[in-house]
Amino acid sequence: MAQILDGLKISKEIKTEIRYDVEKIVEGKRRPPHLVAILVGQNGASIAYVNNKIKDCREVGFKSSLVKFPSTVSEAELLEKINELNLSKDVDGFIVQLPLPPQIDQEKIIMAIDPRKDVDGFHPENFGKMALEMDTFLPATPFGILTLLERYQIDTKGKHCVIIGRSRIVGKPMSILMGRKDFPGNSTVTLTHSYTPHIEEFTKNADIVITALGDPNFLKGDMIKQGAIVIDVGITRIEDQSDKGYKLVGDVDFESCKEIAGAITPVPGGVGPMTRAMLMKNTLLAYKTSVYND
Ligand SMILES: Nc1nc2c(c(=O)[nH]1)N[C@@H](CN(C=O)c1ccc(C(=O)N[C@@H](CCC(=O)O)C(=O)O)cc1)CN2
Repeated sequence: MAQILDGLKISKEIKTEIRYDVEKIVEGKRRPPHLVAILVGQNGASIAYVNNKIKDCREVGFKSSLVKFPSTVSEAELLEKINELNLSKDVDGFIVQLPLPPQIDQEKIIMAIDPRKDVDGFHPENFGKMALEMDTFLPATPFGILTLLERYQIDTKGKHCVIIGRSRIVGKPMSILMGRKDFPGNSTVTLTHSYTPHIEEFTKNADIVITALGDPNFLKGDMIKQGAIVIDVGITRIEDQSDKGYKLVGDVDFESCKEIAGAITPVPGGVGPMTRAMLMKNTLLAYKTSVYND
């Protein structure tokens, strides 16, 4: 039976550490860090994620603001708001919740964010710094996975890590970070995607499997090797008869994989809460490195 990598528990520990830091800042008569979240449209999952980020800010003692736009917002309106936030001395970091509606060019929006306030770590300047192992904001989900591996002291050096999915916010940065020279890292990385034939031939040989494809229960127990570390990034809402009206299902078939894996993340309560905790960490870093806070 696999060890459960409890992201919810570790995320609470991290938020307590951040809260402690913020208390020291405020005791020193300085303003707390300020995170702004931009939410476009009415996507149920995005609304829930953003509300949880605002709740996290409250928990760690940050100031937070939520800016809402209808799904019909124009690119120009969004760019105007981003420009305003870039210039605001009162804002340390901000995020634009993804996905965005089709009339908005996501790349244009990300490019418009001042890299010093890009606490999602999505701007190409920050992505490049990450790849070159320079100090910068790491994208929250990969950063959360690294932190989880670190806190559970999982050895990644020289291991074969297979990543499924090459998205700009998870798979691609994760593949770079796992191969970097720091800990956790130093893995040999295979990045698989929708055109990879016979993915199970890769996953069966992997010491670490990271799934980020959004295909419920895709990874079965017979696709992994004994003792593998299994990290599930996928979160799909599946409608059911519960009060909420849906349940959350990961990319990993937890029941069959837990019998074979050495360690495994649950959904919910695994990578998701770690993503949110890392956003708080990045915001604190933005505050500490801000030119307006010396
Ligand atoms: N601007 C961004 N947009 C998106 C990001 C991101 O990092 N920045 N990542 C994902 C969504 N995401 C963060 O925004 C995210 C997903 C899931 C969770 C989470 O806490 N999941 C919980 C379950 C929550 C629920 O009840 O639905 C869990 O897994 O336990 C946090 C953040 C896409 N967009």
